[in-house]
Amino acid sequence: MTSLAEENARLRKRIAELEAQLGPAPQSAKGSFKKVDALSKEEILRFEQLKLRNTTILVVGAGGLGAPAILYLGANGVGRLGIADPDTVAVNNLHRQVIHTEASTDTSKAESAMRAVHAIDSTCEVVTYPFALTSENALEIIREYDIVIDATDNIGARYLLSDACVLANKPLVSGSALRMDGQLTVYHHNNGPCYRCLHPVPPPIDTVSKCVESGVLGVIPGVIGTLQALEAIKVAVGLHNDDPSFLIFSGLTTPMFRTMKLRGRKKDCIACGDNPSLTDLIDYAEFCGTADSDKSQDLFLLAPHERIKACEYDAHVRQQKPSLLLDVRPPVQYDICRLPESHSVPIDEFENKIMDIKKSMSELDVAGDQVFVVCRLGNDSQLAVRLLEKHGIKGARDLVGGLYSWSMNVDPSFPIY
Ligand SMILES: Nc1ncnc2c1ncn2[C@@H]1O[C@H](COP(=O)(O)OP(=O)(O)OP(=O)(O)O)[C@@H](O)[C@H]1O
Ligand SMILES: [Zn+2]
Repeated sequence: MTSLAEENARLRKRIAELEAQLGPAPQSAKGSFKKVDALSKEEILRFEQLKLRNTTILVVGAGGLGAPAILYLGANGVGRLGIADPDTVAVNNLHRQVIHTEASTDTSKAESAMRAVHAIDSTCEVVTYPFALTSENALEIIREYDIVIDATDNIGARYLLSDACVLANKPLVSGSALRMDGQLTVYHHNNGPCYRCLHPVPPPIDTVSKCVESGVLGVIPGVIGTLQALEAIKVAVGLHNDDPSFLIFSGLTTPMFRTMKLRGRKKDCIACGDNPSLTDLIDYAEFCGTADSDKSQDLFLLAPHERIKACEYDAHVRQQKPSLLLDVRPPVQYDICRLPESHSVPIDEFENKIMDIKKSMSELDVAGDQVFVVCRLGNDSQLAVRLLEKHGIKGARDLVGGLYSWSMNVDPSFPIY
């Protein structure tokens, strides 16, 4: 017979073995709860991801700014991503609209952007709008989203999206990029201003610079578009609580970023003020004095008879008729590629060079109607024809569609950029 002490010892050993098999005893839920002052990093990540997953974001424009914004938002698990763009992909878009590929040339930018997002995350819900947001459809579409990103390239769209976001009460993450510079602002958020608070009236049409004419280095919209995605994510997860500000980026200065504090919403703003008079969307092309996209924002200064098509100019030169061709692009572009026999007279210095132009005309023995002007796309060249006229050189014509049209219609080996 075992003694009581031996039996006790055997039972303790057995209990220890069984406890070891079970692992540590669960503590009561009540006892384990501890209040925390802050979430752990992992918890923050998880909760923020959850908030982002529950957020819907609309990106208007799938070009230079939209490309990185869409890629990052798609890759970061936003709940639903709307992509609006009426345009199709062109080869000369690819250097800055990095969401598109050669294979998507001539297809819808919105659809091409969706394919790129799905290549990263096939589960991301993407809704495409392969048409422009206009006064007719913008409110209805914007109401479906929590946050809107303005990645368009024209002043009419800026007012349209700002007004629509005020009316639908959505924050608007607005970006722009031109040449080596960019800007970024979050409008209509945390009692901050709307676009109209800062710009009650649009700038005169001839001061509105466009990417196509002024050019933009591909990386610049890349920087701003990426920051737009960041700002949208911060708004989505509740980390965008700073005072309203305006970020200015310049690729050429040190430091590259500067921030200006903005005043809050203007009490007398017609859109977001205390007594708004703007209660519906308006005709923005008329309001801004522009067409609603920079493709159709050609200045159309000249009548058709004051212009010449690329193929007509080609025929003129082939007949060896006397002519003087002025190329008004910046010298850096002229150095890269130019038409034979062209003379570089950059538009910025054009009026200072009138005497030189007159001298060349007399040397070559050409009359006013044998002077031709070319630029990249046919906007600055129209301006130059007007300046020639102002200085007494009548009958000059510019090449419709510029060197782009030359490449498309006359000489496919001429580089498009
Ligand atoms: N109202 C609008 N709704 C939706 N998309 C718009 C609207 N206005 C402009 N966009 C789009 O915004 C994008 C802006 O892209 P970006 O600034 O890179 O210029 P782009 O027009 O593609 O350049 P390029 O004229 O050289 O082809 C364009 O794809 C344009 O179609
Ligand atoms: Zn306002």
